[in-house]
Parts: sequence; structure tokens; C-alpha cells
Amino acid sequence: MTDPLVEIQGLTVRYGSAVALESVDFAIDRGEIVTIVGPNGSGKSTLIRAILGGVGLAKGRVRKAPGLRIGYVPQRLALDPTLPMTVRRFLGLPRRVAPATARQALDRAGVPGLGERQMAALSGGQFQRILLARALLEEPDLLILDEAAAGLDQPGSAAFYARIEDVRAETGCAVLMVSHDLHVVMSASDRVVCLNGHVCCAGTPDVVAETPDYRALFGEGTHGTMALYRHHHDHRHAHGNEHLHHEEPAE
Ligand SMILES: Nc1ncnc2c1ncn2[C@@H]1O[C@H](COP(=O)(O)OP(=O)(O)OP(=O)(O)O)[C@@H](O)[C@H]1O
Repeated sequence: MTDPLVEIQGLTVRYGSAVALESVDFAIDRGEIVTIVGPNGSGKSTLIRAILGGVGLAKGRVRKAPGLRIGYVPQRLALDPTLPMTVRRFLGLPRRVAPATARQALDRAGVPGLGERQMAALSGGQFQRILLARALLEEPDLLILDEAAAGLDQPGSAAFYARIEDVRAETGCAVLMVSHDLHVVMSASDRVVCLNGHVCCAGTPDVVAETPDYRALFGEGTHGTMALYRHHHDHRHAHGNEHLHHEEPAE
């Protein structure tokens, strides 16, 4: 048994006096696909920032495997649309990459032949594939995606995540993603972690889908569409995400 790629113990993160995450334990192993779900403001991006090293830890620790290579795909990236820049050139920033390496990354991201296109001329789906290709240049052990398919329509999002599964199969990298697309989450993940300031529940998609906490958060998905329910527990937390254990459909 090898050590996890990332192991988080007792993590608490505060922004000023507000607690974003409290006492979070989390680990991801080599080759796993793990999805983080949770309502807006539940600390999903904060957990990712803690792994990327972009946030101070009030308590706990984040341990990474020595030499861990991380590829990161953001939700979006603002580029000046008036700036002429080909995909090839974009992939070579900030470090030059060999043409064969860039080609392989574009192939893996499912957009072969787009190298000479202008970045400003890409569709939303193609743009996200280019961000994926850029992350793959790192030959990551761990690919992190923070709502990377958020702007895509349902077929576009499904195709994007199918490609992520292919990338995992081809390269053996682990994948940690935040997604609101529960259909995708349930079909593509080995493990799901449900956050709401703390870890509400975690496990295989089948098991998590049956837990009262998960059902209280998301209800039943219909045709891949998320039916979001307000989350209520009957206890209080220092992180301020108050919730009682009963279901109440969101408007
Ligand atoms: N830089 C910051 N300064 C202050 N508060 C922040 C900052 N970043 C996040 N927060 C707060 O921390 C909490 C968790 O935010 P986070 O972005 O991690 O949630 P999230 O689950 O990713 O949300 P969403 O689904 O809306 O993207 C929220 O209450 C948010 O307002």
C-alpha cells in the first residue's frame, strides 16, 4: 500500500473571523477519481486552495507525497480577447514546450489539431479543453479541476468528464474535482466527499447517494439535472453553515 498523494488532517481554515472549513480530514490515493460536492460557500474551493498551498491553515496539516506533480484546471481564465495568441503559444507560457509535447497534451485533452487556432476564437468547451491540455503538460500525478465544466451545456459537460476518465485511464493520474453536475459525479467518481464546512459524508457514489446528509443536500437527480435541497442539520457549527436534518426544496 503506497502513501496517499495528499493527506489532510484536522484542517481548519478561516478568512478573518469566518470559519470556512473546520476539522476536515481528507486523503486521495494514486489513480483515484474523487469528487467534492456541496452547496455554494461550503468550502470546496477552499479545500482545493489548501492543497495548492494558496491559503493559510488555522489548524491541522496538509501532507503531499514527495515530488507530487499537480495539474490544475480552473473554472475559467480571463484572457484579453483583443490579444492575438494561438493555442500553441498559450501552451508555451510561461515555459516553452516542445511541439510534440504540446501535440500530445492536445490529443489527450480531446482537441487535436487546434494548435494554430486563436484563443479568442475558441468555444467555451474548446477553451476548457485547452486549459486541460495545459494542466496535462505537467504530467501530473494529481489533476485538480474546480468546476472546470461549469459553463458548458449538459452534453458538453458529460463529454468533458468522459475525457477526464480517459485521461486517468491513459496516464494513471488521480483526479480531484469539484462539480455541481451530480449526474457526472455519480457516474465518473470512485469516491465522493460531501462538504458543508465540514465533511458531511464520504464514500463510493452509491453509498453517499443513500446517506441522509447527501439526500438532504441534493435530493434526487432527474435526467442529470440537480435537484438542490436546502441542507439543514439540527446542530450548530463554529463554521456558521447551520443546518437541521430535514429536507426542504430550494426555490
Ligand atoms: N478570499 C476570501 N476572503 C473571505 N472569505 C472567503 C474568501 N474565499 C472564500 N471565502 C468564504 O469562505 C466560504 C467558503 O468559500 P468557498 O469558495 O471555499 O466555497 P465553495 O464551496 O467553493 O463555493 P461555490 O460553490 O460558491 O464556489 C464562503 O463563505 C466564502 O464566502
